[in-house]
Amino acid sequence: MNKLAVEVHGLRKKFGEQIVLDGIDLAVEEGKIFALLGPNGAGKTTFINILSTLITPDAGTVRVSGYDIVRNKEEVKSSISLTGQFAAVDEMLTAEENLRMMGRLSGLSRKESRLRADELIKHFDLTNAVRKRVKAYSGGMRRRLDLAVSLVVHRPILFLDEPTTGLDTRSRRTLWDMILQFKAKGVTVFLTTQYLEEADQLADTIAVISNGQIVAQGTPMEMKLRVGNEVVELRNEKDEIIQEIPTNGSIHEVKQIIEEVTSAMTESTRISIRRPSLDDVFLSLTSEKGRVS
Ligand SMILES: Nc1ncnc2c1ncn2[C@@H]1O[C@H](COP(=O)(O)OP(=O)(O)OP(=O)(O)O)[C@@H](O)[C@H]1O
Repeated sequence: MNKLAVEVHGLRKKFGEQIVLDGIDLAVEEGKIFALLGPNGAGKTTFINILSTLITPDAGTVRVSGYDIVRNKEEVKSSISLTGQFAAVDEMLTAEENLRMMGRLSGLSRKESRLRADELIKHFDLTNAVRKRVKAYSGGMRRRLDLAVSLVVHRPILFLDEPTTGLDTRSRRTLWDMILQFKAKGVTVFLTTQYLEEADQLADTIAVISNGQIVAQGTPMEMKLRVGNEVVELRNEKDEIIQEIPTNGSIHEVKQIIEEVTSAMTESTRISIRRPSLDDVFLSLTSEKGRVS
């Protein structure tokens, strides 16, 4: 196993009487993409705010890049980049000015800041807006700039809180590509999302959080297998399911199933093989009675 970028034991956090994180344990290996998946209000932002030292936990230990988030705050902060749901940019400046300023504040030279700003403006499709003040931006442009600002400096760990919420499909794909490029450079990415497809496309490991607890954890494939194997579906001419037969999905087994059922079927019977989707997993894990937050 690689070194751990994030290590969490027994993490708890309450706001007043409300228990938001209720004993979380998890580990993220260096260089991997980890997705924390959960419905609204499940505690994802609270979790990421604790990992990035913005909030102090009530109990448990959390190490980021090997540093304790309570005792070694400064070391943690210099190991991470954070994109929150509402990142801070100066509304009176243009995208270019914001990006260059962030570069200078983070210790890049004037030239490096300019080059980095140009690169991010291109990547995030902000070229047309480059000389407009941020206060005149649309929601989507603003969101892309927020992300670009948090990516000015390369750090070993990147925290992204719902990075693609509010983005159109094209910007979302651009961001996914960038996240994969970060991974290729050895960066660890810890993201939260409500989008199953996003977790499925990007993550090496997914953890589902519900009611303040991690209710399942594994690779996207392991998560799908939790809800069972593939299913052979037989439908009649009205597209109604007439039979569902579980299978391991191998050609051999599917052929055997077809041979067994063929004689009982009519000319109009249709066959399809369905994989369990992450939607099936998510719903089965978060809709258990009393667990939905
Ligand atoms: N500072 C705070 N004071 C009181 N309650 C809070 C505070 N921050 C979060 N909460 C509550 O904690 C719960 C979890 O919130 P959190 O923002 O962590 O969830 P989330 O999974 O990120 O949801 P979303 O996807 O809606 O952002 C919510 O019920 C929220 O109202």
